[in-house]
Amino acid sequence: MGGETPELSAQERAGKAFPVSWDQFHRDCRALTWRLNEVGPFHAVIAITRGGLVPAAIVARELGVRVIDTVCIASYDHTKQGDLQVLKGISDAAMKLGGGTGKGLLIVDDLVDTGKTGKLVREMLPDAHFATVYAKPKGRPLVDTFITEVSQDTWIFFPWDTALSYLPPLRDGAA
Ligand SMILES: O=P(O)(O)OC[C@H]1O[C@H](OP(=O)(O)OP(=O)(O)O)[C@H](O)[C@@H]1O
Ligand SMILES: O=c1[nH]c(=O)c2nc[nH]c2[nH]1
Ligand SMILES: [Mg+2]
Repeated sequence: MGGETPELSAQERAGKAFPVSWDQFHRDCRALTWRLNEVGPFHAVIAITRGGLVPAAIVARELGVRVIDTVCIASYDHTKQGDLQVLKGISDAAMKLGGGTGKGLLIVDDLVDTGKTGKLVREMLPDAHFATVYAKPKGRPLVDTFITEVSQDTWIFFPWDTALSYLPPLRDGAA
């Protein structure tokens, strides 16, 4: 398609990279739990899949919560954000535990970026507590508790999306 400029992905627009190792992610999830421990107790954890599954497991383990539900939402196809699709809603059992409004429930996701995903889940559970490990400025007002803020033009690389690989030396042009 000669001459056309290809549309930049969200990752390309972001420009800066923030790679997170498993160790770092585990530490950040534990730090998040320290904060959440002051806010709870919670009847259940609601993980926003898929990115919320790993932090939800770590947070639930640390808080001693054994009821975990999912709300399954897809928006980014790799790095391009499309329309939000709710592939699975919150279960009736979890809804009941939260009295229909989410009171006493803890929603967990890996990050908020534009805040679109978080906004949708907040509408489903207006009284729930919403926690993410990382937050970008646009999504930050939606989150009750988070650990690290990164700039809007940063792309976070999670350990489950990456692998160790060779990096050429700086003087050979590595970023
Ligand atoms: O604040 P937003 O701009 O809505 O972006 C944040 C959401 O995007 C990512 O999920 P994604 O849709 O890529 O799906 P995944 O969790 O299955 O990777 C991330 O895990 C958040 O859920
Ligand atoms: O892996 C990811 N890193 C990000 O920074 C991001 N923002 C939205 N969705 C994302 N996924
Ligand atoms: Mg997600």
